Amino acid sequence: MSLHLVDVTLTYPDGDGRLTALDDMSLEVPQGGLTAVVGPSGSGKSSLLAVAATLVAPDRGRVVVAGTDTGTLDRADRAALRRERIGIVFQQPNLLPSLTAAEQLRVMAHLAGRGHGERRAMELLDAVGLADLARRRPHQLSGGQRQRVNIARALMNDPAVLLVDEPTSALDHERGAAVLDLLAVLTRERGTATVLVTHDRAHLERADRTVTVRDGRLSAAGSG
Ligand SMILES: Nc1ncnc2c1ncn2[C@@H]1O[C@H](COP(=O)(O)OP(=O)(O)OP(=O)(O)O)[C@@H](O)[C@H]1O
Repeated sequence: MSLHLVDVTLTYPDGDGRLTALDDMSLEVPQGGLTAVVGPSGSGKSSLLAVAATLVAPDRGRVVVAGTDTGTLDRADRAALRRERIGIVFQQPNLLPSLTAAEQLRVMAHLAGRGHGERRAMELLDAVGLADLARRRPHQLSGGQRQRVNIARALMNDPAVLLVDEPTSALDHERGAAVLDLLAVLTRERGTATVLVTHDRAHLERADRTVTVRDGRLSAAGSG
């Protein structure tokens, strides 16, 4: 089990009190499987991703990534775990404008102290169908291509956990579907425990499992 949330509660300050964003939530995300998370606006989906990414510490409960209870780590070790074991794909690719596609990926290897990563960057760009565009900069790529670079970048350090937030919100239906197909294939091939937050019900058929968040609780689970 690469990602395991155990009895996680997360609250935010809210006036004089606290707002409960995640309410005693537990979730196991198996390796090599795509778990889709759906739910109404404000139900806690982004909070779930933020906690799983170790960007926000829960008030209570445990977040276990690749066998490590992240609550036991100090700040530096948690940052290292995030860099090396967790891949994050946000809605907007946030690529660096001056770098080529290959360089966007190689920066990740560099940050993790893994050398130049030249071969791996090319292998991943090939896996996402962009081998021929490795030397292009973001403005020379389409929205769908930029999102593919984003996904390849998230996989650069061979993460155990892949966290994906609305990856197709900036794409038309066809390009969005292609990105989802790619995520499903990469999840299986690379054995990541993938969590996909989505508003688009059409994406659910590609998921191995769908869970619904309502008021910070998981209210349903089933097969995709
Ligand atoms: N930084 C914050 N400070 C205070 N309250 C927050 C913060 N972030 C989220 N919330 C609140 O926590 C609850 C859960 O929000 P969250 O963003 O996780 O929901 P969501 O399901 O991702 O929503 P959406 O689909 O609109 O992105 C909401 O009531 C939201 O207003």
